[in-house]
Amino acid sequence: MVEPLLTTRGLSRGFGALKACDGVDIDIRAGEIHALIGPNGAGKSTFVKLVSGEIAPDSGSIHLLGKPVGTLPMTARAGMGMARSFQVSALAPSMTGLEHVVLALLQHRGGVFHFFRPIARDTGLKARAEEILARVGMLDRATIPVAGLSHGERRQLEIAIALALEPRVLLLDEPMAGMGAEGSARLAALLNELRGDMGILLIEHDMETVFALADRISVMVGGQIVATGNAGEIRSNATVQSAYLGDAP
Ligand SMILES: Nc1ncnc2c1ncn2[C@@H]1O[C@H](COP(=O)(O)OP(=O)(O)OP(=O)(O)O)[C@@H](O)[C@H]1O
Repeated sequence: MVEPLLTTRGLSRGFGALKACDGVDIDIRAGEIHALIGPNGAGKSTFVKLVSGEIAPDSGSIHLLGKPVGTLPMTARAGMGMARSFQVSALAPSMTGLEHVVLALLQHRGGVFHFFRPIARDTGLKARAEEILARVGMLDRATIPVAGLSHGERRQLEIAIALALEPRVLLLDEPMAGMGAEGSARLAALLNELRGDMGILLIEHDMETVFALADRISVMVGGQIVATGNAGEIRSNATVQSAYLGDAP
């Protein structure tokens, strides 16, 4: 069997007496969208924070492309092939989308700034940044400062920045939150296309989107994974039905 891109085993983290993440085993395989669903407070965001390195686990392991990530910081994990859209949500209002993506490319390539040559005139970098912006449907908005972009466009830009890191594993914590129907549909189409190049962990509350997009779904309740399977298996799982799903599609 092909080794998963990302593996967690027994991943745990408490806050005081609360076990927010309690022995979580999840695999993200190449080419899959793996959705993580569960009620509010189930521990989904805590799991993403543990995997991305924003917070440290109390116990358990994380392997990325077969290598233990241990206590490596977020930047080192990014260098190993992990990107998280949420980690870059601090967009600079006065900078354009193009500038953000160029900077992310420079960061990824370990580039240095040439003070005597504006980076936007580096044609190779600019062309690559435009290619990425086109992929997320933002090329025609590339030169508008972030302050002038809609919420949905900012989320698209965050994904473009994540893609500049050429991730093998992409972690998306509620990427569709606050987006209108059109923006959500566009983003769903993008994720559908991206899965061919990477493994995607998707936290999403909209069950219609999850069941339409995900190859596999893990259900988290009270910090624990209570079921993992494809859409049909999750829909018909009795534990999931009673613990969370109710009569969702
Ligand atoms: N820094 C923290 N300090 C204390 N408790 C925390 C902290 N972060 C999360 N928690 C608690 O851990 C539990 C899991 O929270 P988490 O945000 O991971 O859930 P979630 O599944 O992402 O929820 P939601 O769907 O509402 O975003 C919650 O009870 C939350 O209050």
